[in-house]
Amino acid sequence: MASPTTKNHSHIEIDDINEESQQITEKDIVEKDMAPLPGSSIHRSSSRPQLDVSGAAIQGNFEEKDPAILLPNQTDDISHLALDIGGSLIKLIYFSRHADRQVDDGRKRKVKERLGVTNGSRRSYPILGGRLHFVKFETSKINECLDFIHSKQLHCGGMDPRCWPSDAPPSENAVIKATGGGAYKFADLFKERLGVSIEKEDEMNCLVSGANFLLKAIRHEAFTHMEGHKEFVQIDQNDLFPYLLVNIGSGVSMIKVDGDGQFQRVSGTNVGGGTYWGLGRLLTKCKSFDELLELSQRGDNSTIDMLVGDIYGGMDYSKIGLSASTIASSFGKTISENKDLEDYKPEDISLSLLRMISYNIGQFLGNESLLDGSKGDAQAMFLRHEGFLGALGAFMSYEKHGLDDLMVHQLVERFPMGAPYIGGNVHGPPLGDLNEKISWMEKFVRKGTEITAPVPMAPPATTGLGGFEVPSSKGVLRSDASKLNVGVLHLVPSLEVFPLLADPKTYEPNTIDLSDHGELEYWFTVLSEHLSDLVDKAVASEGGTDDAKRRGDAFARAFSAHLARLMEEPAAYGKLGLANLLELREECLREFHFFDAYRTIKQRENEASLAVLPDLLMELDSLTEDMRLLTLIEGVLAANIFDWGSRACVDLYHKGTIIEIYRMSRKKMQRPWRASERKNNIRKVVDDFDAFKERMLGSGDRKPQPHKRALLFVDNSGADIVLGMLPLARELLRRGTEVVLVANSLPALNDVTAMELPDIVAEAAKHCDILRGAAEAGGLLVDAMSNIQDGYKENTPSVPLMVVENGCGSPCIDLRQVSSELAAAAKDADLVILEGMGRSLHTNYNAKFKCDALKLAMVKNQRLAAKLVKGNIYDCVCRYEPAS
Ligand SMILES: CC(C)(COP(=O)(O)O)[C@@H](O)C(=O)NCCC(=O)O
Ligand SMILES: [Mn+2]
Repeated sequence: MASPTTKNHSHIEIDDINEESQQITEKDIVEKDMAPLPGSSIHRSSSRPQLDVSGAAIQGNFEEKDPAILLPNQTDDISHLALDIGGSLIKLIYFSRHADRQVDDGRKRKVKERLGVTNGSRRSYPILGGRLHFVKFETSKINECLDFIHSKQLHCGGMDPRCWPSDAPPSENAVIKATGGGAYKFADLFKERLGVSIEKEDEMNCLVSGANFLLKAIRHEAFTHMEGHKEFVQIDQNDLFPYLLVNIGSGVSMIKVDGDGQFQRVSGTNVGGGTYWGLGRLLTKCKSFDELLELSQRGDNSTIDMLVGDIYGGMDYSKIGLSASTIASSFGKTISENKDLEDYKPEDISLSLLRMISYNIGQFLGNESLLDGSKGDAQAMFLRHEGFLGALGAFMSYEKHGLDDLMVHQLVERFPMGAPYIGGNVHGPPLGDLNEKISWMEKFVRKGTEITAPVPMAPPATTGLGGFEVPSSKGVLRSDASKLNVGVLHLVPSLEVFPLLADPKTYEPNTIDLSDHGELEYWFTVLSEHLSDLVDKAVASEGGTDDAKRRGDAFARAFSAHLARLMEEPAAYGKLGLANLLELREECLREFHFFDAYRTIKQRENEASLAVLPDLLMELDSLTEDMRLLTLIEGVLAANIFDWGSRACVDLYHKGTIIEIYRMSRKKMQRPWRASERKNNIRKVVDDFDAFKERMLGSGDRKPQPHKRALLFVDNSGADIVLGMLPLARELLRRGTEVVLVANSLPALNDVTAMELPDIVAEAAKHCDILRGAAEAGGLLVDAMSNIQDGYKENTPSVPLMVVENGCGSPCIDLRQVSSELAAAAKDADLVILEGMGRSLHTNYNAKFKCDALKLAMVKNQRLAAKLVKGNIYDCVCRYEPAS
């Protein structure tokens, strides 16, 4: 593949004309789930949307969940809707203000004070935290589009979801930005139906600014086709220009883009999507573009096209590199046959026509880019959001939308239910709440792999649910499986790149390459097999009620649907890694309101482990320094066995109590760390303990400086944190190293969260002076501190133990997108310890850091053990790499 940084790459943008008509159902109801910001005082007017956050302040009690944000200088509303109204499709982009479920607890405040986390440089945060939604309608169904806008009150221009739906009609001056011919054609209709004026934006301007935004802000926006599959291209944002933007609409335009707002149309051809549709309609009597395209998939063009083999008696013309199957002349075969139009199959005609036109465009582009001076190294790339460039550009044309400032690491694309069905012809008004969403799914989505054939639904009038039509394409959900899904773009201005990554540009979080089909199939099977257990846990965590069962069922359907979709088209949601799959599962649980499926299990295991902690600490304290360090590391590895995401481990839990399993696991530990039943010796030992020990304890008379600050990326609850990581933290603290426990922001499997840690630490501190002193110094024992006399506080040890959240809710971690508090904590850190399979094996196994790094995990999966360490399940990894 040519270097992604090659100049003059061509981005091919396929406009509405040659797209399938796509689904419109807006199923992302999440903004309704989010607690609105109470009490912010925003004067609503409807002139040009602007957002003035100067003087923004938290109003009221800081302790309160979701405190109100006061914008004293905000006089205008931020608009959140833009349209591209083409001849065949309407693309709509809207922004939903999204109040994060922020909990500004004591821990957070202390951490912010201590680490100096401010929002100062992020002028838009948290105001602009929100979501961009991408929706499509057929232009012929413009009324559905208007209903959609109306039902979501998108035309009212308010940024405050509390006011949606609003009874207040938009004021006379309300405007919506729109591009495309329909912006002219339907201006009166918008005024009449919604009371808003359309402000027309230049189409080409919009295309270019939309493309520039996508290429700069979305990591894997562009992809190429390589031997039948899609390969995502990482574009260097500093080396983006110039590029050629090819817009295939009714006709084709080629635009040379030299920068933001700098472009010129360099060429074009009148043979484009309109030609295919027009000729196709005349020749096949097809009624829609979709139908024509669908026909082509069943066609055989050799009945119509004259092939090289037809001329050369079935032979290749190898001398000039033409194979027998090369088209010598499109439609050429029809001259010599004495047949009429009716004698040819419409599907064959459609395919011949499609090939004729697409090859022609390809050839034209090839010639043009050659002429343009790229000397043949131009690379054709496609964009995931291909159809939305115009609408995005229109959105960008609002002043102060804040998108210009966003960087790749501040955007997260998510695929709520409905995402697997982009491409289907499901129409209707937005789903109001979770209940409606589940009802919709019960009608449309069958369990498991059958999901590609949805069950037609009764007419809306009889369901009371409103406007869902039967998918039109004869029971097939998508006529083109290789089409890509467009998710909801979450704008999270608080995310940052982990500052200790040695080289963020080359960093790849995932260890296993899922583009290997065997791997993909294996992990899909693992996740599918795990599903019923997970649903049981999730339903139980919500009290096992009928409502919980129904949500559990819907979750299972939704997640199976995602898996089936990704199996069919692994690139459907962008570049796919195991971390994405595991995160998708957690997101899917949250979507169906399972916020912590393993809550009870976590509590039970924490209690059991805390009960034996004093004995463990005593045992550790009786050991020599050398032995203690070894025992501590072994303790971490052994306790990592408590993993409710691993099939093998869960089976184990039936065989004994938590403490029995922990003891058994510790007893089996022997260096080099491996499973005791292993016979042959070909395994790759990943045991860098000696190097780590030397760095910690030195050798001979050399006593090394202790690390200044260690970041401990902790993993599971129970024994893992209590009997593994906390004792290790205690050792570091004892040696004078500040310790920051880095835990998940949101629950994932049985992982411990940053919210849960202070209580666990407080319990552990009851048995240990070192932990107590450090926790007090780190502000973790807020209640305990308030009881302590001031004089005593001054004498407490200064080495603190802190807790920060990592910014994610997954068993893995992508270090390109972490919380601002973690990024702040990292600034003074010189040791990173990553623990657990998700964080140190599935992801980050090959990550290089600017500081010392220790990766500790038990391999709780046979295939991974074989692949990574040529070993067996329950082998352990201790990988130590000094600062690079
Ligand atoms: C989900 C996990 C990464 C969690 O492991 P952890 O990070 O807690 O050590 C791991 O349990 C896993 O990869 N499970 C799937 C494989 C299996 O069931 O064998
Ligand atoms: Mn875990």
